[in-house]
Amino acid sequence: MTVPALEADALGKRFGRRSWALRDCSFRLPAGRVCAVVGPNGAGKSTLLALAAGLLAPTEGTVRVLGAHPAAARPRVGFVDQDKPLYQQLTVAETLRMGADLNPGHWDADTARRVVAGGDLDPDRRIRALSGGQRTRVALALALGKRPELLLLDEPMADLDPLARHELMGLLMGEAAAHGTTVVMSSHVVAELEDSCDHLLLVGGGTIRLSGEIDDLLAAHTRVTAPAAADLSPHEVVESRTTGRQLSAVIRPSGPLPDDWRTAAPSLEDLVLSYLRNPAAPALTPAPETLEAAA
Ligand SMILES: Nc1ncnc2c1ncn2[C@@H]1O[C@H](COP(=O)(O)OP(=O)(O)OP(=O)(O)O)[C@@H](O)[C@H]1O
Repeated sequence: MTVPALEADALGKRFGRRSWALRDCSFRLPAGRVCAVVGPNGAGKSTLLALAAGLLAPTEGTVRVLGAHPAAARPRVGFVDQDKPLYQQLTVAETLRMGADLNPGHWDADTARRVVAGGDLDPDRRIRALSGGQRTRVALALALGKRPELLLLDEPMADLDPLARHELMGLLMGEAAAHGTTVVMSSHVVAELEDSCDHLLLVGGGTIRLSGEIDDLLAAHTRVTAPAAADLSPHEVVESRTTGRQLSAVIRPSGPLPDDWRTAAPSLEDLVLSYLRNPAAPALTPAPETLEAAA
């Protein structure tokens, strides 16, 4: 069994005395995956990424990164924070030179230059004079230039225009595939993640509500249309709505479904939205014994 890129065990983070941002999070992300982290505002996504990056310490439980403590793994990890902190007084070229100085022996100048060049950025422009989207480009160039084994990206595409999102997502996925990089990326634009991600963590109410390979999660759920009086009780119900004489639901079937029910496979966006609309829907995460067996 190869070492997972990221593993959390009963991980929790509390800010102040009572406010738990995350609690009892357990999951395992195999190396080489591209993982989407989704969830509503305030769900705990940024907290989870900051714990993995070693910028926050857990209040309880553990998080291991590339088999090591997050602080020890930091040289092998690239992190793009939601705020994209950069040195405002440096120019774009000076920032990339700093990247090269900080990562001797494993700085990929060509990739960093390509990320920046895609935005037609003047290398002599100071960071403080860049737009939000241009700063994102420089932050991504620094993170990718480091050639990390694990790339943690907190809403990396949020302030990019649609063309730039498309271009940078393509470049990111190409780099990840070429080097076997594990990518963990939070986003609110689920439709955009469908083609690029193969693993999902859905965070809600400070805990993990869905975790696993996207294909497995989709296969475990069915959208059904049935007569309004249909009995859903044998199944796990994520959401159900009745309009007139018809019922539409997303369920996790626990056995064969009646012949008069129409069924369809949900899309990733459909699945995520159904969980977001229904915070009380039962979670689907690997059982602790499954995680232990895989260790
Ligand atoms: N430094 C902090 N001090 C106190 N509370 C915090 C701090 N950082 C985060 N929180 C709280 O922890 C919870 C989770 O916040 P977090 O930023 O991780 O959510 P998020 O899922 O990334 O949200 P968004 O989608 O809005 O970016 C929120 O209730 C937030 O108010």
